[in-house]
Amino acid sequence: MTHGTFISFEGIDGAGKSTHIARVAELFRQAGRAVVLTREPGGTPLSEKLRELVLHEPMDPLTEALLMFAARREHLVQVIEPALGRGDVVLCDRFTDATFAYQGGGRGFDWQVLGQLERMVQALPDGTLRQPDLTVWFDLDPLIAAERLASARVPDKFESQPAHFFAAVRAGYARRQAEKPSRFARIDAAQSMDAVGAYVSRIVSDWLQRSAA
Ligand SMILES: Nc1ncnc2c1ncn2[C@@H]1O[C@H](COP(=O)(O)OP(=O)(O)OP(=O)(O)O)[C@@H](O)[C@H]1O
Ligand SMILES: Cc1cn([C@H]2C[C@H](O)[C@@H](COP(=O)(O)O)O2)c(=O)[nH]c1=O
Repeated sequence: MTHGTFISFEGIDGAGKSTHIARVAELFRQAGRAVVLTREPGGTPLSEKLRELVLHEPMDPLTEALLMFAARREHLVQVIEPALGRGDVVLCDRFTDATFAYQGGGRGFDWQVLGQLERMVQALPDGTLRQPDLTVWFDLDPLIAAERLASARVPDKFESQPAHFFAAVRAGYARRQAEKPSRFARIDAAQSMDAVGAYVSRIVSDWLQRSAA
């Protein structure tokens, strides 16, 4: 079976992921690859409805974690797996690392239980686990992220959280990177847009060269 390329982009709100994903898409298109640009929670009509709920309704932390994984399951089955099967490049604005960082780190939800849900939702028929081939982590001080977001848009439920919540989310990402170092590429997202953009392009190009070798 053909296997495409699956890249996720992670970081606290306002770290700059969305700004740079389009540029990565262009890199792949120039290399002749078909690109699917998508996001979590979301990416299918049902998952987008779940996104509206989790981003705007107050709820119990377990309910929140389950809805993230429910939206993910639908997204995997309807969009991600078919695209990878065609050999496409899937660029996903957040994936499961966000659940570990936000629900695990930020909300304090049990890390092991999240691992069980991950194994249930992302299991492939051959018994392995679907994970991104590469995860680009935009790492940023929450105070800088808050300054950027203040002038950008009306905050949702997560974006309205205080700095200490995002410090815990950031620590969640660091823990996840420590658990899966070969999958992660960390970017210092406090740099200028041009510097971050150049670094993202270099990471992706280097990774492509290594994976083709
Ligand atoms: N390196 C940078 N320096 C200064 N401002 C930046 C930088 N990168 C992005 N921004 C600005 O910060 C704001 C947030 O960026 P962006 O929406 O890309 O973040 P994000 O990580 O996708 O956030 P979210 O996850 O909340 O959607 C935007 O107004 C964007 O123009
Ligand atoms: C996948 C995922 C997301 N979240 C949070 C993180 C963000 O605050 C929002 C998504 O908004 P964005 O502008 O598209 O980044 O949802 C989460 O808490 N858990 C998750 O698994």
